Amino acid sequence: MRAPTPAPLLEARRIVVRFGGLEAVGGFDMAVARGAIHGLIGPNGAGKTTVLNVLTGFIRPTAGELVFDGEEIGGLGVHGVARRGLARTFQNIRLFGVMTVLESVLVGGHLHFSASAPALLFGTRRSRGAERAMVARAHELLDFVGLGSSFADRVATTLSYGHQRRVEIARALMSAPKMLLLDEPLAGMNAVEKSEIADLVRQVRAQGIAVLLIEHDMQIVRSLCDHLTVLEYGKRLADGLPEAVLADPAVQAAYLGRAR
Ligand SMILES: Nc1ncnc2c1ncn2[C@@H]1O[C@H](COP(=O)(O)OP(=O)(O)OP(=O)(O)O)[C@@H](O)[C@H]1O
Repeated sequence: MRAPTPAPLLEARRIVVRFGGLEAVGGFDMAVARGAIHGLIGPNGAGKTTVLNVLTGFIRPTAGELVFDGEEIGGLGVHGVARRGLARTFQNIRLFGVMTVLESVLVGGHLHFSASAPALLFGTRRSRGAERAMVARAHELLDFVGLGSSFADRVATTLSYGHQRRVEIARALMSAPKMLLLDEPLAGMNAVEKSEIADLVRQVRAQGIAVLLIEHDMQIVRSLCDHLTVLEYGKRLADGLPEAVLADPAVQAAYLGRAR
């Protein structure tokens, strides 16, 4: 007897997003397995970022269902979704100008902080302990993303682009997510930086965290992803193992011919 297939960590069903008269996503389905690196690819303007914005509560879909870890998350909004364990980075790095690297990472832990805000306000011994634990965790994550604590007191925006990307990833991990969504994390990087970030994504998976990755570099996608979903004009064009999907003539016609 075959073992039952485990339920996916994330399921998007028949997602529709309309911006005025434009249907950016038109009945999109996707399932992401636990602990997998899942690539979401497709030509420019296909709707990838819009899907990611829907999954993370930034955009409310016009229609469709979202189930994460067995729970319906559509309509929860950004904070509700983040609390359930979905964390993201953005296509354009978003770090605040005045914050140090350590402070930037700590921002990602605000979900835990806000849960005990009154205690923090009154500065109880327990809350100070919690704060120290958060700082210790932020240092651990800086090590994990390959920055090390020597970067902790530097202003985040003065770091190189590749290092800022690592800070963003550490910040996202600070919320202890079950799934990390990365919108073109390798954009603007040289080949060495790309392979370093790809290794970091593998290490994230090794921690049992699923990754949804939007990426245009097909070499990286092929070597990194366990599963691919292809979007074209807001619809799912293909879905499956990377080798099969990338060999699909429909995918090659739609995407590879136009890849950046
Ligand atoms: N807020 C918005 N208002 C109106 N139209 C939008 C909005 N956001 C995205 N779109 C449109 O929706 C479509 C899908 O865009 P989206 O950015 O999701 O594509 P993408 O696949 O991520 O593209 P890229 O690879 O270039 O980042 C495009 O036609 C885009 O112009």
